Order: sequence, then C-alpha cells, then structure tokens
Amino acid sequence: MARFLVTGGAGYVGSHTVLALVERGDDVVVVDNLSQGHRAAVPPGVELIVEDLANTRRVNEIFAGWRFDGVVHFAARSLVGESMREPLMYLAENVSNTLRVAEAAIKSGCMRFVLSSTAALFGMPDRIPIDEESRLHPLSPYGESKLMAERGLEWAQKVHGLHWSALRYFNAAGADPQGRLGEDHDPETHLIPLAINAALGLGPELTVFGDSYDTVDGTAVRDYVHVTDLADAHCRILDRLATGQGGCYNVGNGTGYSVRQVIDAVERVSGRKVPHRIGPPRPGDPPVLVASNERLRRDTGWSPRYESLDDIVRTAWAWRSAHPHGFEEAAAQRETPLPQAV
Ligand SMILES: NC(=O)c1ccc[n+]([C@@H]2O[C@H](COP(=O)([O-])OP(=O)(O)OC[C@H]3O[C@@H](n4cnc5c(N)ncnc54)[C@H](O)[C@@H]3O)[C@@H](O)[C@H]2O)c1
Ligand SMILES: O=c1ccn([C@@H]2O[C@H](COP(=O)(O)OP(=O)(O)O[C@H]3O[C@H](CO)[C@@H](O)[C@H](O)[C@H]3O)[C@@H](O)[C@H]2O)c(=O)[nH]1
Repeated sequence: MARFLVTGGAGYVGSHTVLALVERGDDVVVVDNLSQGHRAAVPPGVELIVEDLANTRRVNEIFAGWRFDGVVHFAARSLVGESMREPLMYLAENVSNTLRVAEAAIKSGCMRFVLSSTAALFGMPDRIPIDEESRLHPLSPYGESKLMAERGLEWAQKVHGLHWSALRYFNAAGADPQGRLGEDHDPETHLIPLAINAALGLGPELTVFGDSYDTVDGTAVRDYVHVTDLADAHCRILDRLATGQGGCYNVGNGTGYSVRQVIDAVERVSGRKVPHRIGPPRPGDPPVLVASNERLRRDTGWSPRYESLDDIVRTAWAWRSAHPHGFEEAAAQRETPLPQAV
C-alpha cells in the first residue's frame, strides 16, 4: 500500500482518481480549497484538508506531517476564456502552486509527481492525431501556465532527481459508472454537461460555437476521454514513476467527435431533444483536437474502456439526471436525519 497526496481531489477528475486509488488499496489524503470542489465528492475515509495551495507554510506542514510516496497535482484554474481576461493571475497561480507543491514534496522526500496537463499546450496543431512530439504552442495563458509548470518540473528532475510525468488530457467527460461521482462545475463551461442540462431544462439552450469549420459537419471536433479511464491512467503512471521512469503523455481516446455528434449522442441516450442554436466560433478554439495515445498504451498498458461516445454520455446522463442540482443535493440528502425509531 502506498500513500498519495491528491491536490484538487474534491474536483471532477481529481475525485474520480481518488476513488480509483482507494479502490486499489492506496491510502489517500486530499488537499482542496473547495473553490470548485465538493466535500461530498471525497470518498468516506479519505482525509480532506481544506486549504489553499498559496499557503506555503501549510503546504510544507502537510508534506512534513505525512510520509507521501507521491503527489498527483490537479488543483488549478482551468477556464481558457477566464485566462484570456486574467492572464497574469492564471500564470502566477497555476505555475507558483505547482512549484510550491513540488518544492515541499522534494523537501519531504516525496519524489513521485504527476501533473494534470492539457491538450491546450498544442494550440492549433499542425497534424492530427497529436502525438507527444507535436509542436508546443499554447494560445492561452491557461495553456501557457501548464507548459511553464511542466518546464519547472523538468528542472526539478535535473537538479533534485524528481520523478515526474505530465498527463495531457484532451476532453475529460463522463461520470463514475457506478453513479457515485459526476461533473459539477460552477460555472459549467463543458459541452457534454451543458447539452445534458439543456435537455433536462436545467439550463439555457446550448449555443454551438461555430458551424463553418473544415470538419465533417462544420462544427469543432474534440477527443472525449472518460474520466474513469483518466483515473486509470493516473494509477498506472504512479506505478511507472516508482520504477524511476517519467515522461509526458497525451491522454485521449484517439477518436474525434463533432459538437453536432455530441448533441446527437445526448439525444439518443436521453430520449430528449437538446435545444440549441448556432452561434459564432469561440475565439482561440482549434477546429480539431484528437490525441495519439500510442505512447501511453506502449509504456503503461493503458487502454480506454469507454471508447464509444454513447457509453461516455450515458454515464454523464445517469449522474446528472439522478443529481439535477449536483453534489449539494447529494450532500443534503445524506445529511437528512434518519427517521427516529418509535
Ligand atoms: N476537465 C478537463 O477536460 C481538463 C482537460 C485538460 C486538463 N485539465 C486539468 O485537470 C485538472 C483538473 O480539472 P477538473 O476539470 O477536474 O477541474 P476542477 O475545477 O473540477 O478541479 C480542480 C480542483 O482544484 C481545487 N483548487 C483549485 N485551485 C486551488 C488552490 N489554489 N488550492 C487548493 N485547491 C484548489 C478546486 O476546488 C477543484 O476541486 C486541472 O488542472 C485542469 O487544468 C482538465
Ligand atoms: O457551450 C458550448 C461549449 C463548448 N462548445 C464546443 O464544444 C467543444 C468542447 O468544448 P469544452 O467542453 O468547453 O472543452 P474545450 O474548450 O475543448 O476544453 C477542454 O479540453 C481542453 C483540452 O482539449 C482542456 O485544456 C480544457 O481545460 C478543457 O476544458 C469545443 O469545440 C467548443 O467550441 C460549444 O459549441 N458550446
């Protein structure tokens, strides 16, 4: 059994990874400031430390107080559009928090580090599928912040011998197949939950960002990878780091789906219409982002269990329709006192 610190473990990808680690018998501690995360997303028995990673003293204390074998660093600001309005805040926060966590880890002798990175590193890619040798050219401060974080970790490896990997996710999607966890952001900006909310009447009609791209039907194409498959990739990478081998990996299904295809999938799975209209393209959105996942498959034996878009959407639909108001409702239900025995 190993013990891991998961920053941002109350968030979407983080909580699914915490669950996967716990299920295979690892001991997990979560640190999260709950700015986006949810207490109810942290599995029972896992310690949640509510803290902001800006607090250097506390971050050092957390590492010194536990003997962690590794850290998985999810906590970050991750809205591309917001980063275009607040570039310096994004760079300062995402980079400094990553380096602060890495420094505290190294000081405490915790030498395995996994960074949540992103396909946004590649900007407008010059070839599809995108492999790890593709040109790194972020088009947003968000993407730039992850590239700078990766570079910082590279120096930590050269100088201090840190074993690290970056997992560059494409579009995380879906929910725990057993319905225990799901995606609950505020504001929600991701396509699949927005389409589901529109179908359920929980949100406004969906705006399709552009229908004149050079793609199969004019709408933008993305590589949707199931969050449980992402969680599995983190578990495998932590094991690989234990052998001293690191590296950067693209994590996607290797198949692209257009926005229209996503809408069709939500309609098939839910049996409802997704009210939508066509709007202008979102500035900075590349027409097509599809991963090559060959390196991850080769080095770790990973392969996605959820390759079909309908299967991915089905899990997201199941969670959202069972929890129309997300985790707050789930927590409130659990806090309802049990009826008194008479
Ligand atoms: N969701 C995606 O499609 C996607 C794609 C590529 C990369 N990523 C990256 O994966 C990671 C997780 O993404 P997500 O969608 O699960 O996001 P999320 O917002 O659901 O999770 C991030 C968590 O970190 C916490 N957090 C943020 N700043 C913090 C701070 N300063 N101190 C402590 N906790 C803090 C939040 O409360 C939240 O629980 C992020 O680093 C993101 O950039 C996500
Ligand atoms: O209301 C909406 C929202 C999205 N889209 C489109 O749907 C696709 C997916 O968009 P979204 O779910 O917002 O994800 P991305 O903008 O592709 O960004 C995600 O995937 C990136 C990597 O590919 C990560 O860097 C980001 O953190 C993550 O949010 C894109 O073509 C968008 O233009 C719409 O048409 N309407």
